Amino acid sequence: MTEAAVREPAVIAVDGLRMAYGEREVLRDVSFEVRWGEVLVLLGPNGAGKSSTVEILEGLRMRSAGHVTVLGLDPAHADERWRARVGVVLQSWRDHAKWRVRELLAYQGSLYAPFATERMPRPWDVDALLAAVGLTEQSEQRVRALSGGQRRRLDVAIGLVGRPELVFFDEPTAGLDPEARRDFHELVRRVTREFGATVLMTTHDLAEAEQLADRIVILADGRIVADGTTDELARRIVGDDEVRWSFEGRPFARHVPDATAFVRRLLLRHEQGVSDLEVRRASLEDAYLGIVRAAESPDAGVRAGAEADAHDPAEVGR
Ligand SMILES: Nc1ncnc2c1ncn2[C@@H]1O[C@H](COP(=O)(O)OP(=O)(O)OP(=O)(O)O)[C@@H](O)[C@H]1O
Repeated sequence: MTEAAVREPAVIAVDGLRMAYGEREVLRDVSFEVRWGEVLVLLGPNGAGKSSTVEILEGLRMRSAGHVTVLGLDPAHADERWRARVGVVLQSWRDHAKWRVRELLAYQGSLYAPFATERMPRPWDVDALLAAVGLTEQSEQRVRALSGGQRRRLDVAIGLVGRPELVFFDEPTAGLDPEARRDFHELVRRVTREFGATVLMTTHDLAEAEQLADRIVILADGRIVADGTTDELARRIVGDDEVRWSFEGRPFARHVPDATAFVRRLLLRHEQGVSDLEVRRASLEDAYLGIVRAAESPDAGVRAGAEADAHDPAEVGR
C-alpha cells in the first residue's frame, strides 16, 4: 500500500456530478466512489455518458456542477505531480506514427522519471513493459506499421509506462483478438496485484466486466442506475436462478431463489413426465439488460416479470 492509500479513503469520489454539452445535459447528478486497489467497470449503452465521466475524472473535460476528487485533488485543477500518478488509455491514440515502438515508450517513460519515489520507481522498465503487453517482437517497428490490435497494446503500454497508481481504460479491448484480450485481462490483474493500482474501465463486453470487476456501475442516460458487485447486480434484477423444464410436452420456466430445492420438489412430485430440465444462474448480461431496459422504459421490468409468471409451474404442482 502506498502513502496515498493511507491518506485517501477513496481514490475517486464523485458527488452530484453534472455536465452539459451546450444546452444538452449528459450527466445528471452522478455520484459514486472507487476504493483503493479496486477494479471498477463502468457499463452503459452508447451515449450513456461513460466517456464524458472518465474524461472529467482525467481532468480533460470541465464539469458543470458537483464535487470530484481523484487521488485527493480536483482533476480540473490538478498539477503535473498528480498527472504522473494517473495513467490514461484513450479509445484511440493516433499520434506518433513515425516513432518506433521502443523509442516512443522510452520517451513517454522519461517524462515520468522526475516523479519517481522510493516506493514507486518510475518509469516502468521498457523491455518488461513490452513483454507484458506482447510487443517485444514489434519493438523496432514504426507505430504506423502496427496492426489495429498491436496499436491497442501500445496504447495500453503508454498508459502504464509511468507506473500509475490509478489507470483509466476507455474500452481497452475493442478490436483485440481473443488472445490479446486474455493477455490484457492478465495485465490488468498484474497491474492491480503487483503495484496495487486502482483501475476504472469502460467496456461493452459483459464477460470482460464479469471477469475483471470488483464493482460495476451502470450509467443510462446520464444517471447511475446500478452500483454493486457482479453477483449483487445479477441477483438484484433477475433475483433468482432460472429453472426450465417440460412437463408432458409443455414448456415451463420459473425464477427461484434456491434452484436445488425447487428441482428436488419438482422431481419428487412428478417422478414421471418432467424432461428437458435446465438450471441457469442469473448472469450479468440478464442483470445489465434488465436494469438498462427498466431505466429506459420503467414498464419494461414489470413486463419481464409478467412473462416469467405466464409459465406458472402451479400447473405442474397440481
Ligand atoms: N463533443 C461533444 N459535443 C456534443 N455532444 C457530445 C460530445 N461528446 C459526446 N456528446 C454526447 O454526450 C452524450 C454522452 O456521450 P459519451 O461519449 O460520454 O457516452 P458513452 O457512454 O461513452 O458512449 P459510447 O459507449 O458510445 O462510447 C452522448 O449523447 C453524446 O452524443
